[in-house]
Amino acid sequence: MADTIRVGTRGSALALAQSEQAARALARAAGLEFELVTVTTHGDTSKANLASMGGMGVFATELREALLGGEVDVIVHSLKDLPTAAYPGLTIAATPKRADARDVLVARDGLTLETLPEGARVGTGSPRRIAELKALRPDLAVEENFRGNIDTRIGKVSSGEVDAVILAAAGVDRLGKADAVTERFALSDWPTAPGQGALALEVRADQASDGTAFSRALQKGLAKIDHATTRAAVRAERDVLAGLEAGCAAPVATTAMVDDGMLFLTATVYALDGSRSITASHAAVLDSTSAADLLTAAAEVAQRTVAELLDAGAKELA
Ligand SMILES: NCc1[nH]cc(CCC(=O)O)c1CC(=O)O
Repeated sequence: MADTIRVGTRGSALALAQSEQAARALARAAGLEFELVTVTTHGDTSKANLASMGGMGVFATELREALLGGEVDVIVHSLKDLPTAAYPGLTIAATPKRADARDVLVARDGLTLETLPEGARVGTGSPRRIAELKALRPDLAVEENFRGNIDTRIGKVSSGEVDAVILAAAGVDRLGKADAVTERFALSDWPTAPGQGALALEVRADQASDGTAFSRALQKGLAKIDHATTRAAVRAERDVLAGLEAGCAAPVATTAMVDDGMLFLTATVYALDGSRSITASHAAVLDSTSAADLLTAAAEVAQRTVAELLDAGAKELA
């Protein structure tokens, strides 16, 4: 049916919840219907350690192949799981307004990072979260081999397997699990992953020019749900990641935002054991709030930030 947008998604509860939300907004903006098409990815079925599978990119590749193969018209990613390199033949056509970019603690008995007792077991497999935890609370016992979807991880607190877990606020909120949260970390104390909380809608690059009424409506819908300041903020954050990727194996946290005519970016690189970190913070006055000026400022601010981090020895931190 040419008036139905086929939206490709991973099959986890979180992916389905966020894809449905994005698909609904897109369909309304485009004046079309939508259906969700679940694509099972290797990252969903394997119990192996993520790093050993080549990182979070495993989640994206099979979705992208389904898009290139014409099985679906658009795919929805969590932007923080998407490698920074562009994928041949595809383009990110929309980044809707970002959700809460913070990390949260889900702990037994209402505990917070400050009140967790010495030696408490905290589950997280993310190198960034491990480094941040070790920096702030070196006395805690970090369970580093910790995976599973959000429900599973929260369940390990209820069952007493761990005392606490650290999760993305956006994921917990989208699944309606905000009641389990015992603390939301301030981004200034606990910055998070590049792109966290944001979604990316990807389409085939040649669809924009194929001229059919369906493609024109789809393009119009994508442009309508794109959020210019989100796009600029995640561009700045992901440019830092890309700029460091070449020469830095250490975990990276970034926070960018557009506020009152300025674009701000702060980035921190951590030693894996949390013993050291390097932070750089830069900003630009925006010439206008046009999408083009926002993206130019984002790229320029990221470039200055990367240069400062590398100058300060970020390459030697891992
Ligand atoms: N690492 C997995 C992942 N990828 C995206 C989210 C949800 C938050 C988001 O969209 O950024 C999560 C869960 C988490 O980190 O706790």
